[in-house]
Amino acid sequence: MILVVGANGMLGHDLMQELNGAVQGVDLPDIDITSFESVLEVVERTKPRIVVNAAAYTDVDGCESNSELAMQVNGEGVAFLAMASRTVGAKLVQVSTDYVFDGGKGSPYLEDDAPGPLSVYGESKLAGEMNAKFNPDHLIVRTQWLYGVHGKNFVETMLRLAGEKNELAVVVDQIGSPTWTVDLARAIRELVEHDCTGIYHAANSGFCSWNDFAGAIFEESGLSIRLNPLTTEQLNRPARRPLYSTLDCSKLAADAGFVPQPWREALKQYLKLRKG
Ligand SMILES: NC(=O)C1=CN([C@@H]2O[C@H](COP(=O)(O)OP(=O)(O)OC[C@H]3O[C@@H](n4cnc5c(N)ncnc54)[C@H](OP(=O)(O)O)[C@@H]3O)[C@@H](O)[C@H]2O)C=CC1
Ligand SMILES: Cc1cn([C@H]2C[C@H](O)[C@@H](COP(=O)(O)OP(=O)(O)O[C@H]3O[C@@H](C)C(=O)[C@@H](O)[C@H]3O)O2)c(=O)[nH]c1=O
Repeated sequence: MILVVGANGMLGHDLMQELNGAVQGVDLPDIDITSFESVLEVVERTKPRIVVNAAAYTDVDGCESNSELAMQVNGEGVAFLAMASRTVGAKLVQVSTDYVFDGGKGSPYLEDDAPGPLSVYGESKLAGEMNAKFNPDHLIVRTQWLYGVHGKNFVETMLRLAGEKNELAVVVDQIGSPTWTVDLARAIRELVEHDCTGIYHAANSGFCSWNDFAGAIFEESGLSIRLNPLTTEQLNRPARRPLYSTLDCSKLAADAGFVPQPWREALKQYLKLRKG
């Protein structure tokens, strides 16, 4: 049995659909990963073969003012999951982020590039990666710019704002790969089925700026809205974000035979699906 922790979240929902075989989901309040007692109780009772952790504190700006909670959920919580999964002989799959990098490399990041988080969120997720290693049988999957039908995300924000405003300003100087949670869930399924361990990058292929992504969302939805350029400096959000954080996913292709589709194709499928 595969236990998905954080099953009510955006990725968690799609993992429940996409993973093969027996899958069980758990989330707050039935598990609180900041409590070792809670984690151990659930893991010992359910005795999974694999634990996939999709639970996290994902409010990037919120993490800046709640750094203790960020470290508890994204850092310490993973240590508890690693220890508990190890106790029952299960593998731990931990989901991580491009925000562990500083964005200064200028070409796609490889799995063994040096991390250098710029934000509390990034630091806490890096702590989570390190803590996952308390279980020697671990798989860390770094991804980025997620959107999916079961959570708050940039696509939904843009569609909502398009209904409220005539023009929008979106950053042009942050580059990455928008990734559909369904494609990520499929990548995780393949990695698990190929018994991969260690760190892997998984994101839809190609890259763009958030501004390009917003433009594509409006174009594919047939919406006309004036889209203005903005720099990260002008935006002035509480958390610093990497300027270039595209992930090189060739290890995923080589070891699990999975090549995620281009981001724009994924976006089209998502928009079609959400319309019902
Ligand atoms: N969203 C993105 O763009 C990206 C996300 N990631 C990573 O992917 C993973 C999934 O992200 P996403 O689906 O967006 O996350 P969501 O925020 O949609 O879901 C996270 C889930 O974890 C639950 N949770 C929070 N705290 C705890 C806790 N203490 N114990 C148990 N469950 C808890 C949340 O419950 P509740 O809602 O009740 O708080 C929620 O159901 C995370 O590891 C994230 O860091 C990586 C790159 C990009
Ligand atoms: C709503 C809005 C956002 N932006 C900018 C802010 C930010 O730089 C970028 C995206 O905004 P968001 O708040 O959706 O993005 P953000 O929360 O930074 O997204 C990140 O989430 C975490 C969980 C991750 O792990 C990352 O991979 C990444 O997906 O767009 C604008 O420029 N204009 C706008 O109107």
